[in-house]
Amino acid sequence: MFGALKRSLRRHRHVQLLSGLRDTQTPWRHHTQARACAGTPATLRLQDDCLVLNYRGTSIHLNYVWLRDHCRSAASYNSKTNQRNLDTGSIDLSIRPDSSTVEDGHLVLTWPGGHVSKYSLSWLAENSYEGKQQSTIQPRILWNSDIYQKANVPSAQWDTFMSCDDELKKFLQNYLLYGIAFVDGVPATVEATEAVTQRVSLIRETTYGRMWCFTSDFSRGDTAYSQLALDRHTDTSYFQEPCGIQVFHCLKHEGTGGRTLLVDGFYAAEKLRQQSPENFELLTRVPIRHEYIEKTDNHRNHMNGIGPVLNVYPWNNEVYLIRYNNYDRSVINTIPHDAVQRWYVAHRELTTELRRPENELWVKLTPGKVIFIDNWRVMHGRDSFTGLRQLCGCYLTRDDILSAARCVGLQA
Ligand SMILES: C[N+](C)(C)CCCC[C@H](N)C(=O)O
Ligand SMILES: O=C(O)CCC(=O)C(=O)O
Ligand SMILES: [Fe+2]
Repeated sequence: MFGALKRSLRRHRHVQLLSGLRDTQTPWRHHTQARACAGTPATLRLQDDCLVLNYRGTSIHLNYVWLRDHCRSAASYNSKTNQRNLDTGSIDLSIRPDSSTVEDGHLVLTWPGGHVSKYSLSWLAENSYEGKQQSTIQPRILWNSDIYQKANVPSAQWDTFMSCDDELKKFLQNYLLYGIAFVDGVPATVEATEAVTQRVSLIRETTYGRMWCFTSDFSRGDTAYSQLALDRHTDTSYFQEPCGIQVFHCLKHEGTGGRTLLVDGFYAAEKLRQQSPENFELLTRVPIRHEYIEKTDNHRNHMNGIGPVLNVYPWNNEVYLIRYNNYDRSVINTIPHDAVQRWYVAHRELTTELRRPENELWVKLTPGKVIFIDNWRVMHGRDSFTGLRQLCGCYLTRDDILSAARCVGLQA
């Protein structure tokens, strides 16, 4: 498992930076001052446009306005609430410190007017662009069916999960690494399913309700409420912010079929990035619309979400969200015809990766087994089925599960 984690981290370290962000540093200008302080490992150099701190083998370039803006003195920053007091709008954009030194592992700057700012060197190293630019925001293990099965990821157990923080932490770690996680032994009721979800995050109420229960009765204008097979997809792609997590619990199935299909979208996206960087890039730039239109006696909805299929962080190109739902994808009228052709080619290549049988993980959900799916990453689908099949579940907010993970010391 850790070999795979290392490989996945290495992959991200090689991720290309966007070219526009790259060349903001000019080589040494005239007027540089060397200020090495005896006994400290750090040296400073004041350039016209920034202060250069050489610390532990790295040249850290710090913009002067940024330095003033990130002053951690009590007047500038409230360390109880972790909020900025300083009005950034009041900083002179051509501000320069009157003096600068390194003392006791701190950079000390005195600004015109006399205000003193002190930054620990390790804080600067950790929070600077050079320190952060290529690091992975969220470490993960990309998987196909074989990788996931060989990893033998354990399910959490209902009793321990509800009472023991360590079990919760292990569950969250697995969820973050793989984008799916299971709790077993849950009573087959909506109430227990609700309780298990509230252990990790807040329920996101949508047009489908808070906790929902569904079966093949066409009570809503959507194929999910039928017995038909559903190809791999992400849900609520028609929201401006698609739901972060999908929870399913099969309370009853008296019939055949109805297995659940899971595919790691990030794995497929990385394959695409390796094979055709230009197609990958296109899918990160072309905005696509998804739509949910429902007009029944009881429900009227018209949702619209616009965004690219692959969403990447602009500073390190890490994929963080996939919108992929061919059922709910709406008319493409956001791009000219020649780009449309190229988009279809790129979309086909991603589809080919998503459809490789070796990337498909099939599981039969049974009463007691609750699955959490990262709806920004892992696609789900199902076999067609016969008989009475009843699922319950809910959507959860992404910010809150990530927050829960950070609060127990995980990187998320
Ligand atoms: C899960 N639940 C049955 C409540 C809703 C299903 C929503 C289905 C929709 N086509 C989508 O992909 O978003
Ligand atoms: O019936 C299922 O297993 C899943 C259906 C589905 O895709 C959904 O409800 O979002
Ligand atoms: Fe779905």
